[in-house]
Amino acid sequence: MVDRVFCKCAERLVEKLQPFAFDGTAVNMEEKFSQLTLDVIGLSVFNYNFDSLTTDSPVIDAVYTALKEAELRSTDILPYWKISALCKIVPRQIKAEKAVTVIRKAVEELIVKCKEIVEKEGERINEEEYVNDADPSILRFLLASREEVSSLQLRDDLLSMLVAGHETTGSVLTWTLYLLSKDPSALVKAQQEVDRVLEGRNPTYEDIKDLKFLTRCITESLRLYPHPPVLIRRAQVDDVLPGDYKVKAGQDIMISVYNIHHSSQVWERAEEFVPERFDLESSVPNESNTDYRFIPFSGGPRKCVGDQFALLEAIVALAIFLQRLNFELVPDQNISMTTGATIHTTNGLYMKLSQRMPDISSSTSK
Ligand code: HEM
Repeated sequence: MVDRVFCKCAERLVEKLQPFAFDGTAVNMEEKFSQLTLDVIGLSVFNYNFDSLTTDSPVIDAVYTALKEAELRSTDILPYWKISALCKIVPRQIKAEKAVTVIRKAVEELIVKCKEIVEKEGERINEEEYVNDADPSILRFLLASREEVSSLQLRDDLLSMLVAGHETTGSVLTWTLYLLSKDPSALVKAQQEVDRVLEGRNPTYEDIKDLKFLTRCITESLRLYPHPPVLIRRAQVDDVLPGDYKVKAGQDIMISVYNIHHSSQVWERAEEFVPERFDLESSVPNESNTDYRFIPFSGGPRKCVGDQFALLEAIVALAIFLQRLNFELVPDQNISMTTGATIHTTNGLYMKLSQRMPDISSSTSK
């Protein structure tokens, strides 16, 4: 997955950015990272090449329309879209329904195609390590593992991964780049680490554990900009929560991850970007080893299922980006936040890019 999907898509991104690096045109990196993560999730979940960095297609348009709708619904005060009659007349809902139909059809076709191939080849998973070089997707894995699951269930599970795994990782990349652009010493440290560990080549799975500082930059970015910023739960029964908070069945509970991550009672220098706050020699921070002070992927039984995938994807993408490109924030931009399912910028994140040659002279001290 690292080589065939993460590296391949990140290389394609850098390639697409080359003309901007030559002529100095400002690039909206939020948009580019969104396209990158759509390509990654398409290939890794269904082996579908959106190629959104290069092309426009009805399926890509439909995906963006549906993702936007999911985000709007997560913040709509009145869930009027639950009334099906209204969905037939409100233009936004008509557009969203059409988009969902296009996506469902595309995914159903992919499932049928993949099922046929798996059956034709009589593929069975009988080893612990499943690797299919031609098609490393989760869909292929699930079909070859022969767990009985209906096509509809499969389709909806795969679409959940698309929704949950696309904009989140795109936003992490966006904010990490922003934070690094504002902190030249952290940027130099990250670039030096990338040069030393990778010696000018692409990252492998084994390299990831050595990209310790870069990983801490990403976790620190997840602390300052958690996606989603708020978790919501609905009590099924009357209950008493820790701290003696009584809740009634049916009551909604909002957990502000953003506030926990920004609280001065929880973190020293809470508002500052300090990647080293997470010890480089200890395990990568998660909810258990920080006593639930750091919960970007939530925790417990409904914790994100894609946390390791997302971290790997983000580390690989940033490593390749930092290795090959220099960047600086276009001055006088007002970078403000808009929150929905993720935290994104209000007006984009415009960067000026230039070519960078990795400095491999220091790699002998590895
Ligand atoms: C840095 C990127 C990501 C972040 C910050 C993130 C964060 C989260 C959070 C906080 C939740 C829990 C939501 C809740 O309980 O209300 C969640 C759930 C989920 N995530 Fe992620 N996620 C990321 C990437 C991914 C990726 C790449 C995938 C798939 C490949 C994914 C798949 C899922 C799924 C399927 C759930 C629902 C789990 C369940 O309800 O049991 N996520 N994610």
